Amino acid sequence: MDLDTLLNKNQKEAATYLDSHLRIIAGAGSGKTRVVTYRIAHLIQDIGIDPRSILAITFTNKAANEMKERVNEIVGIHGSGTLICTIHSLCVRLLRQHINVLNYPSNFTIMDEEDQKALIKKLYTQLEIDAKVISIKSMINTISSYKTARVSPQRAIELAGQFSGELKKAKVYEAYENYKEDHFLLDFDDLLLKAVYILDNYPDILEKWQRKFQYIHVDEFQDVGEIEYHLVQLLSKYAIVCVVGDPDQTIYSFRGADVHFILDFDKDFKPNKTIILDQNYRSTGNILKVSNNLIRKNSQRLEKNLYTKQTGGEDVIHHVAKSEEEEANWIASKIEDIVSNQEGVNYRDIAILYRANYLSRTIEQVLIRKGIDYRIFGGLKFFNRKEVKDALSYLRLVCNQEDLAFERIINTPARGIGKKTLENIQLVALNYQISLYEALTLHSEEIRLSNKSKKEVRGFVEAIEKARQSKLPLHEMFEQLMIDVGYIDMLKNDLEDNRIDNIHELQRSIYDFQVSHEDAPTLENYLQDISLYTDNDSIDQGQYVSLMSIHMAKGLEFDYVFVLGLSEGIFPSFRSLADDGDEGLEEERRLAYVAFTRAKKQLFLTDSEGFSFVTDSPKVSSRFIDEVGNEGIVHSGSKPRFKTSDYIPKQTVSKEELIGDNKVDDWKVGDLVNHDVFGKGVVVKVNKTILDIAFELPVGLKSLMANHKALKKLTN
Ligand SMILES: Nc1ncnc2c1ncn2[C@@H]1O[C@H](COP(=O)(O)OP(=O)(O)OP(=O)(O)O)[C@@H](O)[C@H]1O
Ligand SMILES: [Mg+2]
Repeated sequence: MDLDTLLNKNQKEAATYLDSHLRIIAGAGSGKTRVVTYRIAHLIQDIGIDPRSILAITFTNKAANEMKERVNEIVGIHGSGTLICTIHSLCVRLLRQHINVLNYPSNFTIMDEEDQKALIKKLYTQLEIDAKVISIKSMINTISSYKTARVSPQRAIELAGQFSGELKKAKVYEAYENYKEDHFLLDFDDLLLKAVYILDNYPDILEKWQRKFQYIHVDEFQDVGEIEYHLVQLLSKYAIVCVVGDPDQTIYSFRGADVHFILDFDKDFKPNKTIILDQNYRSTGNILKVSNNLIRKNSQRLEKNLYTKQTGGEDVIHHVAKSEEEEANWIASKIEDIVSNQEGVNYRDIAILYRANYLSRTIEQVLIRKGIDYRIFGGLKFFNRKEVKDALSYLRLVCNQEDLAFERIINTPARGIGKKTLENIQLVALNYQISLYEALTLHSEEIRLSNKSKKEVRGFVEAIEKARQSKLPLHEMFEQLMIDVGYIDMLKNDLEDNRIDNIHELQRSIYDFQVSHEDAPTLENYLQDISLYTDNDSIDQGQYVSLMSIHMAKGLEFDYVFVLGLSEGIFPSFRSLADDGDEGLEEERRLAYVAFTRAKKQLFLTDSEGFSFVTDSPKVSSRFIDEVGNEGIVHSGSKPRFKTSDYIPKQTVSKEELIGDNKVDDWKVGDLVNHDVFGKGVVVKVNKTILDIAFELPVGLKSLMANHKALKKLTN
């Protein structure tokens, strides 16, 4: 292996420097991951280190597999003992060997989030807690924060004192931990915590694991949290540690990642050396110029500038379309152009990235229409998402008496209609040769239901009938229906999952349909139109465009990258803008930097005019577009519009029906409010057009647009 031809001078130094701990700080695409890969190969091939004593920790399984393959390519079979994995898989490995010291069997079961939800539901029934009062999702988060802060259930109960809400949560936490222990279950947090606990408390085991590793590497070190950091410290007694990262790419602060661990690495790991890489090998000069200009706007950062020898290259293109539909159309035709005009390029070299998952809907529809195969990484295709399927089933039921739709939603949200009752309804339907819905409405006396269930079913039928007779525009009928059948209430329990965003996005799709089918915007036509997308199971030809959220794209690279939805309030997200201080905004800017620097040959940034259902205001281009300046970028389509600093969302737009009559300057701290989704609350802060409102638990504190129609003031 001739490192001189494979790496530049600094990279080679980083790959071969073995005299002390090492920190590599470098910008995107400068070869950090490549250096770690060659460093491992060098250790095995040139130095003769036992591969089994080399550990490399990556952020995702995908990254681990890629690194493993690469090492094996270089050093062949000799590399096979190297441990290249995520931190969670490392902990699983440790626990399978040693968890017996905690009286767990080595074949313990790992719980995923669905298992956690199911367990908490079960405990709620036992402890008589209503999921509407403390949402399941917020309970999971509470438990996780207790655990990462190492607060035991007993301590949590003490801390809760007389606060009944807190006490209930602490009790669920206690029951949750007990249940897991009794059934030998571990959640994701336990994997890290129990592994660290064992190492902290069993010196023999610690010594054994410390002796295991001579060389430890951690990629994406800017995103480690406290426990991960401690684990690396514990394991490194006899090892040389090499960490690599880019502080400008910290994008997991919201989950406890802390950039100070890489910045202060030199204090804990002594002696040490820092190597800075500043040559970017991934991207063209223009992509880099735009990315550097953007990240420079962050105030809290180490100044470092990347350069590339690939000067120029294609301009970065920023395109403003007339509507989201046109934005997606523009992207799809660009993709077709690229694939047909550029020799050797195919769909796999192209990625479409977005800030939030709901944003994939429009582009997915266009890709399906054009017959361009795509895959979504780290998520489901829009029309396969549970809440979208549920909502469409409700609409199908409103449209006609479809049995499949009925079966899907009759007990979602729960109305006490279990398998037995459903069979009962099916029998009645069969008997009279009618649909399930008719059986329930026309022959309810033949169906055994509890009194509570009867009431729920009555509400359900009324909501469906109301929707059938509704004279409202379709998207409003839909909105009302989702509220009336209790679906929105049910999602309230999962606020952090952003599932409500997908419902809003579906509403948007109905709205768009009406605009483009003014002649016959009927529900029937909409459902027919949409069936093209819902039945889409394309045959896998191995050639597909990759779609994913920016968080998923960390560490990856593609020849052509599209970043869509660059509108103020979407990206940066309006939640981050409502934050005090600039921390939220700076993290969004780092996220944009991660997105832009995934591109090798050309970068396309898009946004559109029109009205945003998310911010409830006319859309303007993201400030990030403004911030990148004019070098290396050209604008196409409509002229970009930027928000001035005292911009107030205008209410006089064509879609007035979406905006309430609240005046934005009419609010003061202490105002009582009612919100259609969050319920009652009190204004605790007024920040121009944004209100911080404390809602009753479990909703808690939210930042909202003052003029949103869902918000009503209760006092003057
Ligand atoms: N010296 C080099 N010669 C040729 N190609 C290189 C060299 N250094 C890096 N590259 C290539 O540049 C691209 C970016 O490298 P790599 O993914 O290792 O960067 P990174 O710093 O880990 O980026 P990120 O911050 O996005 O994780 C890869 O395709 C890599 O193979
Ligand atoms: Mg990398």
